[in-house]
Amino acid sequence: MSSTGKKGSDSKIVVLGKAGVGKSALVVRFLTRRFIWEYDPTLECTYKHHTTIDEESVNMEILDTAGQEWTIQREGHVRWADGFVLVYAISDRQSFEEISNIKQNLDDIKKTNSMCVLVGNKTDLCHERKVSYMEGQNVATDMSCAFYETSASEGGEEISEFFHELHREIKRRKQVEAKPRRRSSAHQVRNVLNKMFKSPGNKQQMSPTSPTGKQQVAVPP
Ligand SMILES: Nc1nc2c(ncn2[C@@H]2O[C@H](COP(=O)(O)OP(=O)(O)OP(=O)(O)O)[C@@H](O)[C@H]2O)c(=O)[nH]1
Repeated sequence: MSSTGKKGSDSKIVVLGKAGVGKSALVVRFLTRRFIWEYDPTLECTYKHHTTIDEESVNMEILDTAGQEWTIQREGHVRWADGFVLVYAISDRQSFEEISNIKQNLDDIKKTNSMCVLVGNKTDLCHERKVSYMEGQNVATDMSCAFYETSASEGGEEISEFFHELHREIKRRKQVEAKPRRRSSAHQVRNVLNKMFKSPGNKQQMSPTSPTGKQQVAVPP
């Protein structure tokens, strides 16, 4: 455990989006606060990052994918992940249009509404903008996820914010899933009826009988 705070939950994050939208640039900016103009486009890399979020010591694993091809290996990555950063470039309309397909693939593989943040990168190229802020916001609303615009090259605070926010969402969902599930209503009804029939005072009143004298209350299995 780190001296910076109590141990929090860990998270595994995959960064997805069309080739060239700036996935590697965003990850490297988040991890090192630096911007490097060129990365090996075929390189797929997992980074282990230790940080503090909300005064908790946290381990993040971040997988920076290369391009967007769906392979068996990619499906494995999706199953491995707790949450996803979906990236498009505001200067590349096609990269934005591909986001819904990516999200659909994730939900199909995860068999649930997968935890995501949507990120429109390259806001420094505003003179080449092909996707408005509102369009990004609307798609994020449809996907029930948070939305950010940013520039990996300029490096605003929002880059840390969306990684941290995704971590918080992952943590919230893990907490909900860890809670014991409520018993079914049939189970609850059976318990109530059992208690009533075991109580000597209630037995005569609450236990309907058939003409043959046999108890007829159907207690759910
Ligand atoms: N102007 C500008 N260029 C950016 C920004 N982010 C990334 N780039 C450039 O976009 C190109 C692609 O960046 P990458 O980070 O390699 O993109 P990627 O999505 O990881 O690409 P693949 O690995 O091929 O999937 C590089 O030339 C980057 O320098 C940004 O915020 N603004």
